Amino acid sequence: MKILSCTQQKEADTYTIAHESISSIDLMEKAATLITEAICKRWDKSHRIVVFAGAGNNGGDAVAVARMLFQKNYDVEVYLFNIKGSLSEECHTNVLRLAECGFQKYTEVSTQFDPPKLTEHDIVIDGLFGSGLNKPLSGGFAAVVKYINAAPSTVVSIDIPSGLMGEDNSYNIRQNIIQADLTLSIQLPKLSFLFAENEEFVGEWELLDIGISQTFIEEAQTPYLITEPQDVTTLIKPRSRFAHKGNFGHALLIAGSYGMAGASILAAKACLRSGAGLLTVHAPVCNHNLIQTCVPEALVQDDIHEHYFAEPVDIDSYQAIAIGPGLGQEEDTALATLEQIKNCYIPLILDADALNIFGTHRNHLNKIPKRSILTPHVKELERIVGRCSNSYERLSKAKELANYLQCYIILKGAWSTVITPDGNCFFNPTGNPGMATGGSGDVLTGILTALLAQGYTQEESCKLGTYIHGLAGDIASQRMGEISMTANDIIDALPEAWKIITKTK
Ligand SMILES: NC(=O)C1=CN([C@@H]2O[C@H](COP(=O)(O)OP(=O)(O)OC[C@H]3O[C@@H](n4cnc5c(N)ncnc54)[C@H](O)[C@@H]3O)[C@@H](O)[C@H]2O)[C@@H](O)CC1
Ligand SMILES: Nc1ncnc2c1ncn2[C@@H]1O[C@H](COP(=O)(O)OP(=O)(O)O)[C@@H](O)[C@H]1O
Ligand SMILES: [K+]
Repeated sequence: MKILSCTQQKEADTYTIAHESISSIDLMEKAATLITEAICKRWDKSHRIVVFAGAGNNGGDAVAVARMLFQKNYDVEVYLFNIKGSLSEECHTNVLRLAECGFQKYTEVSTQFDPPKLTEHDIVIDGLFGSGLNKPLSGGFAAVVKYINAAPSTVVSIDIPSGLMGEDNSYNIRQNIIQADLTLSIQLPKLSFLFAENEEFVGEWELLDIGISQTFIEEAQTPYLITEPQDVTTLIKPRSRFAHKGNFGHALLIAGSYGMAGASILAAKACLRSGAGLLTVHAPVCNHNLIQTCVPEALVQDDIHEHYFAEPVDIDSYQAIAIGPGLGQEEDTALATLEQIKNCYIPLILDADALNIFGTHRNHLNKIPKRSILTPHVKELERIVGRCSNSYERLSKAKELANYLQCYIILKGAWSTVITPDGNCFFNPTGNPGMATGGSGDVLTGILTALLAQGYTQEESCKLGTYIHGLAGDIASQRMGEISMTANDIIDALPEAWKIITKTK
């Protein structure tokens, strides 16, 4: 699913009106009908509905919703802020339509606003500003936002919480943005909905399909996409009846150190549960017996060192290599890792401590082979690119890094983002906060290694790997609950996740 900028959304409205024989006012009527339905589904007539509308089309939506709820016998009040004494054409039409149906509780605010007392039982509809917002809110509007945010009512924002920008909020004023409980977004999500620091504004969000032109959406250029099930199910390669393990690659995992055998075991198990033909784990001597016992399917190759990775290995027999989970931060390990990746000619994944090395050895970044996959969480990324003050800045810096290195970056977290060397960003919709537990990332690395070994391209592996990882996480959370689930539970759910994804193909 594409994520369009607010400018593109405006163009999409215009295109739809021009090409789909629907007028602007009817498009608004469609939006209002769906918003009204979503509200009625959640709240009955015992709730007073207090509508705050702006002078643009977001306000037009809100006034139309007020009419529809009034006609369904809801108790509705409308405050329309018409500071400049001019309304958009559609907003004006809806004000007239509201009056025509005998609606009385309408207040148009031009200078003085006497705010009504809002209660816990009230539903506030926020239709002050939508995609037309062009600067942070200030003055009277900021005061209205603060008053709504301070009220105990439930807040429903139309299209986007008023005051929030669709993409970059670096220069916004957080106190002047509506904190919605529910955002009913028109047609497509906004990029800013996917950023952690905006959760307090957006709340839960739902998309309403008002019939914006599919032709426009298909042709629109955007670097931001949300991965959908069919994007990954279509990637799955069927297994030939005559397949043998040689067809599915030999993966090499360099992982673990004294006290961190678990990382290598989790990654190894996930790799084997994701279809690799053969797996060798290269580990320090101290972990040998443990890995052999916990993952009997894997071959174990000992490092020269008792406690940590110290000597690079020959990669001739492998189709993919992952390095990093639980490696530790010994200087010898850093040197061995740099030596290992230099001139690495097979698909490579760098995770965890293999990434931390570049926080302290930044001048070696250019040793990372092109087309490698880097899987940093927020902190690991910031160790390389420097501290970021918000998610938009972090995403931008990650895009710059992916471009500079010509690598794939999976920026992990909720909505893990696959960033390609040419700057496309695929947001992964699966997964849940139960996955915020030690070892979850090692599981992802194992899955990605298996996919690369089986011959999936880097982009395919990243998209499919993050999706299946999150899906297994979702199954694990159903089975065990978000609080109790562990990384091992994600691995235990992988077979079910793979079955689901191959069945829906
Ligand atoms: N036919 C259409 O075009 C449709 C539009 N829709 C709605 O229309 C919205 C977009 O409407 P508009 O483009 O009219 O934009 P908005 O309603 O978001 O507001 C734009 C108005 O606010 C002013 N403004 C912007 N930032 C401001 C600030 N910081 N302080 C004070 N004033 C500010 C602008 O000058 C402009 O007059 C969407 O979010 C959606 O809710 C939907 O009804 C779908 C159909
Ligand atoms: N709230 C969340 N929603 C979805 N996925 C999450 C969430 N929190 C964590 N995850 C996923 O769990 C994994 C955690 O990885 P990481 O932080 O590297 O863990 P570790 O280093 O302990 O293995 C990532 O793939 C991340 O996307
Ligand atoms: K709004």
